[in-house]
Amino acid sequence: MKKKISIIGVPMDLGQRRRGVDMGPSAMRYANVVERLQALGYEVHDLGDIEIGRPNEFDVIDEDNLKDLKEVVNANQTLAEAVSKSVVNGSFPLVLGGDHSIAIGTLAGVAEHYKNLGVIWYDAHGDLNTGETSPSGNIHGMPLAVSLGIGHPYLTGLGGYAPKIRPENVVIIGARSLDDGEKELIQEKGIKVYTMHEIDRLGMTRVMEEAMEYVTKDTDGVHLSLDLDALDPHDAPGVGTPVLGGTSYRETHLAMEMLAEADIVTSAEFVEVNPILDDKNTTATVAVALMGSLFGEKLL
Ligand SMILES: NC(=[NH2+])NCCC[C@H](N)C(=O)O
Ligand SMILES: [Mn+2]
Ligand SMILES: [Mn+2]
Repeated sequence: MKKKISIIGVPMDLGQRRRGVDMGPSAMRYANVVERLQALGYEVHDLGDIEIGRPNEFDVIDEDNLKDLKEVVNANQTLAEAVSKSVVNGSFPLVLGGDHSIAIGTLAGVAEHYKNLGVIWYDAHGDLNTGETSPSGNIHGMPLAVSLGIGHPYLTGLGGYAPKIRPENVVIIGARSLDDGEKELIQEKGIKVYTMHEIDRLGMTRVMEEAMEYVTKDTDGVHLSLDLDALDPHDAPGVGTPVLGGTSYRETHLAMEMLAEADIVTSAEFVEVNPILDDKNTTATVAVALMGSLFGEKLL
């Protein structure tokens, strides 16, 4: 991994309905993300937060079952530019969310420079909905579909090109809540998924070995999109859409350590940290500890 890291905060909460996730980036800063990574020898640049426009109450907000579409598109456009710039500067983009709709902008910025990007989507959910299939209209349930070029053209066309990634380069890890339309898309595109069943059966070591081999085959970089709700809510309670039966703190650390050892990750985002729903900033603290492991922290 590179020695320079650019931290980009995205206080986005319009991709879902539970307020508070906009405070995720400050919660992770409060949990000493900058200091933790500096201690590992990195040159860390905290670029501050992306500005999020607030929706106008007179706007139609529910057009095509896409809540706050305009604001989500605009913020992601700004984010894509910031991410792209940090790649150009030779810096590792580390994006702090914010709800998962920000993956649209992160991937738009990263994929400009990686023509065949591998993606590890570590999440309880598939985030493979579109306006047509979404039960909620919440864009945070759509970013993986959007990045594959599926969805509203305002979203898929962000950055002026689509798709950003190919289905054969994506692996989902930790899934345990998928909507019908998402299941169909997984079948249709042949997307590789390690559900909690496979994690229980094979163990995290084998899952990560297989997943890492999968996303590095013919790819030129690997993006890690880590939704804190992949973890069991007992270990990471501060998330907007918790689902019981998730990966443990220890399994997730192991996954991060294996990624660090393999040295394959070229960009990352940690999303859905919601301090309002949290228990004494536990979830932000867990997120920062996981970043420590991802960037090479070891006990001995
Ligand atoms: N990034 C997330 N936490 N996504 C949760 C999505 C939940 C549900 N599948 C939806 O589309 O609304
Ligand atoms: Mn999720
Ligand atoms: Mn997600």
